[in-house]
Amino acid sequence: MSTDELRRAPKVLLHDHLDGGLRPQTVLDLAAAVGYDDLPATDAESLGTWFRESADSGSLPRYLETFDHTLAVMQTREGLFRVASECAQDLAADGVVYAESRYAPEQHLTRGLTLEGVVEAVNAGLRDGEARAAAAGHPIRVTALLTAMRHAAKSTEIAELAIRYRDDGVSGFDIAGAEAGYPPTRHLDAFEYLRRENFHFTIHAGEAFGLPSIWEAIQWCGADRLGHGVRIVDDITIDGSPYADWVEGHKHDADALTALELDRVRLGRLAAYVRDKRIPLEMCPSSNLQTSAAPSIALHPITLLRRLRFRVTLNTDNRLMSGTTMSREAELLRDEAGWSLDDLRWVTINAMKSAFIPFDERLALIDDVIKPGYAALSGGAAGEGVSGGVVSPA
Ligand SMILES: O=c1[nH]cnc2c1ncn2[C@@H]1O[C@H](CO)[C@@H](O)[C@H]1O
Ligand SMILES: [Zn+2]
Repeated sequence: MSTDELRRAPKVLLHDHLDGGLRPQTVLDLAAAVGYDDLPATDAESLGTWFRESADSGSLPRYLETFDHTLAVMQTREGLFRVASECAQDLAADGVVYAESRYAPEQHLTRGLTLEGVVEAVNAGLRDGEARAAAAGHPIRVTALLTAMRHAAKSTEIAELAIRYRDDGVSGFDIAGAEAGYPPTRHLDAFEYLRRENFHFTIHAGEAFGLPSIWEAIQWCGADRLGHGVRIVDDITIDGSPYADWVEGHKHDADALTALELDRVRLGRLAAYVRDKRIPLEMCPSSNLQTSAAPSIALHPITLLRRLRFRVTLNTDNRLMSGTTMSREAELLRDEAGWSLDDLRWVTINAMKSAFIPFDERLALIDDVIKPGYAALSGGAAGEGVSGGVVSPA
């Protein structure tokens, strides 16, 4: 698959932080407009580099410190509107046809906005971005997920806010922030409330902390999807050894994962449950390298989990901090892990099936946009396994 095909291929993005996806120039413009003068650089190129390099810290808490600067310029209606509009436009230009954009309303209150004011500014910006993208020939639909910060105590309030806007642009709920020391069960009241309301939520789990976090997110909290979930490989063995040990021994073998015979792989009870129940994993390869949740693109668990047919999806997490796009993530997997257009099509359909909008709307996007889009790219034969990739044609 050529880089141009990757860009044109319809893509679906379930895990993208609104406050992690600003254009560097927009950070500069908005900082000037509100008089924020603590930015670490004065031109767009150096600022973009600063975000990428600072986020390369190897630890999630330090990675998260970079958000102080984006949050500082997202405290007004104008700032939120512009960031949301540009988010929709940038994703559409990259070939994304459906996206869920998440942010934590509680982090946007320092200049007098109310929680409702924040949600309405973002919604208006997303609608503006969708209209502009459609006019530019790249239709996209974007819904919002409201995030509560796991170290804070506002999750019930944010869950109620999400319910208030469930028919107005908000499709789900999430918790994010530092994982170690803040188990998802701290927010059980919020999750129980959302379940009583028949609403949808995902939980960042299994990124900086392992299996207990994933287990709690699913079995105690009832998460519909897992944000990252990469550490599910801690419950997978190869020839009887933990996945991590096997990876350690294959660090220099770029083809190790694609060549691995799957009958050497065993799933533990939790990994089997996640696969059996088709629990979607929102995987973000570049972000995971930056926080040390995965060793390399070649050995990122996404390729093994895709081969084992977990409900894997491909995502960007924070485009600014990782200097990435959906096409870029796909390109990395093509170059370093042997992915094909057929693999990209498969994760795209997985993501669309796992989205938080109603079933009939998901189906319409799959049948009317995604399948025809891939068929056009591969001369009508997409889906027949023609292009090989990490799962051999069946
Ligand atoms: O990969 C991640 N793991 C955990 N939390 C994250 C990640 N990326 C961003 N945020 C957190 O989510 C907030 C709302 O969007 C961001 O402000 C950031 O603190
Ligand atoms: Zn995230």
